[in-house]
Amino acid sequence: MNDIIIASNNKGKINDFKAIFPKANVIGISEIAPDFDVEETGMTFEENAILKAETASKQLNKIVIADDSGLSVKALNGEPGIYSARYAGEQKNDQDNIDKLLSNLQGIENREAEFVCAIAVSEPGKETLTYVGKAQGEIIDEQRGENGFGYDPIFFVPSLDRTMAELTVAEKSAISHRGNAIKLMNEDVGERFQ
Ligand SMILES: O=c1[nH]c(=O)c2ncn([C@@H]3O[C@H](COP(=O)(O)OP(=O)(O)OP(=O)(O)O)[C@@H](O)[C@H]3O)c2[nH]1
Ligand SMILES: [Mg+2]
Repeated sequence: MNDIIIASNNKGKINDFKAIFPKANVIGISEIAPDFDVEETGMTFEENAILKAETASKQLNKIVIADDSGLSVKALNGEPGIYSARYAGEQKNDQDNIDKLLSNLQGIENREAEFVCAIAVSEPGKETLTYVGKAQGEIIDEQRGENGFGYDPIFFVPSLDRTMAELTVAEKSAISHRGNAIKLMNEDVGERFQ
């Protein structure tokens, strides 16, 4: 089985990638480089994905995929955006982030939101490539479902009449920002991972 190294310390993302690449051996970077940590100083999802992918690829001298992603809420001018993981503060968790978002949306009718995922592929001696995928939805006040991570329990997908957290990981990957970004990557350079 081919190995695919993902430069992410987020177990929820690694779980998504396992469903996206069911025939590959998906390896989260913490398994091979436990100290891997990159400061996300970029101003866009793409810049941060490139930072993570290039740092990991240089360190390991291997081809690596990184993912920088987040939730963009229309009525909040795109917040939390690139700050999604640390919306409620550096030491906060998914529940704190959900609580802060719902509090900021109190009394606001427009609940349109999108998840955005930038994938960067870095390979020694080659130019780094990026792909962006999106998924549209609505933020609901009630948390529904046990699957997924992050904001999934409050991200309602109208076409499926369920939240992201009510989807199986395979169902989520078929329609998610992460799944859509990887579809673009596969169309372009999928053979590099065969
Ligand atoms: O409900 C969600 N379903 C998703 O599918 C999803 N994808 C991203 N997010 C949110 O955006 C942050 C990413 O920030 P991020 O790209 O910096 O990743 P991270 O810091 O968690 O791990 P790493 O990959 O940087 O190591 C995450 O923590 C989440 O809050 C998601 N929430
Ligand atoms: Mg991060």
